[in-house]
Amino acid sequence: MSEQMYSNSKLSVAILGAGAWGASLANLATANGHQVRVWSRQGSQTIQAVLKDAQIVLSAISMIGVRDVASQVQSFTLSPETIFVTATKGLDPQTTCTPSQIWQTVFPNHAVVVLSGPNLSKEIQMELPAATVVASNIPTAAEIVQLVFSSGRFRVYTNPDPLGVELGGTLKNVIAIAAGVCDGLQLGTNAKAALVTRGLTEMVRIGNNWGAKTETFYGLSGLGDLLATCNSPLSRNYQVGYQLAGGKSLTETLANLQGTAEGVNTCQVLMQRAKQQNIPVPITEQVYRLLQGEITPRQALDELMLRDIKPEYNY
Ligand SMILES: NC(=O)C1=CN([C@@H]2O[C@H](COP(=O)(O)OP(=O)(O)OC[C@H]3O[C@@H](n4cnc5c(N)ncnc54)[C@H](O)[C@@H]3O)[C@@H](O)[C@H]2O)C=CC1
Ligand SMILES: O=C(CO)COP(=O)(O)O
Repeated sequence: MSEQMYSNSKLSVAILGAGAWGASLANLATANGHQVRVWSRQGSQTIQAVLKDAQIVLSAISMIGVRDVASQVQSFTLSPETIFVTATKGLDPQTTCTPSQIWQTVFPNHAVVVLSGPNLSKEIQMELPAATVVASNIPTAAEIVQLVFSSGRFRVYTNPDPLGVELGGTLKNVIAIAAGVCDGLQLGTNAKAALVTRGLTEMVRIGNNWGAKTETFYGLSGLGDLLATCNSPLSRNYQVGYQLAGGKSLTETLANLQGTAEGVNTCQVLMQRAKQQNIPVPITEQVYRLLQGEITPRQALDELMLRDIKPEYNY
């Protein structure tokens, strides 16, 4: 399959998940003239009907449903050329696998592309300009997906490091919870800058241990997404931290939240992996203890500020 073959053609795109993100991506592909069908568990169309003749299958399912939906898809016949795209930002609690690793395991002979970037869905629904990244080990697959979504209001870059792109979007959710706490406690701009910068260092450290490339974390899917989510009340993860800082319990906060805050689950999985691999994750650890109800937001702050003093980098 070549990019040229696809450049002018209108593709058949199946979108799995009709939440905030699935609906936004469906609108972008529809606006580019592609034939888009959307499946959700609450919808009227069957998954089989939505998958029929699909050239692209994009999953925007919350992490909790990815494994189950991937195995549902496996029971239908797809063309070997069908490209899978994953837009989920989370980690599997059982295996610590990323969503693309799950899709690739279930469909070992298909191209899998990760789509991730600073993409607050409410802004995209308002047709504000945004950029994102599509990453794959198979460059032509990423280029085809780039063509499907690119427009004057959605600029899509390709990238050859799917793991780094996926981890950027996933790990920043934990830091966004901490950023919400920081703003909720009114700790000021200096504190926020320190948190976000040290958060990025933590993301790079975890990513390197996982096998991702450092540079990827300084791009749109890493730093870009970190900045978007740590600075916007539109981010559900940020909102979780902000409300915890205001004294609400996690249960109360999640009950009133619109949509999924993946950082809550990601933080648990990340702590498990960090312990197994012996990776220092001070910010993630304080977010974890806060989410567990073991400490207050103020205690989390003190714990971070009073850690042993050390060099900024171990060159
Ligand atoms: N909303 C946003 O701004 C963005 C969200 N994302 C990511 O996209 C993913 C989805 O996010 P949203 O659309 O915002 O969440 P949402 O809560 O609005 O929608 C989640 C979708 O997943 C489906 N789902 C959940 N559990 C399921 C299960 N067990 N089986 C089948 N389907 C299931 C829901 O029915 C719904 O269609 C998350 O991983 C999120 O981090 C990524 C970029 C932007
Ligand atoms: O990933 C996102 C923006 O890029 C969405 O962030 P939230 O899931 O925190 O709303």
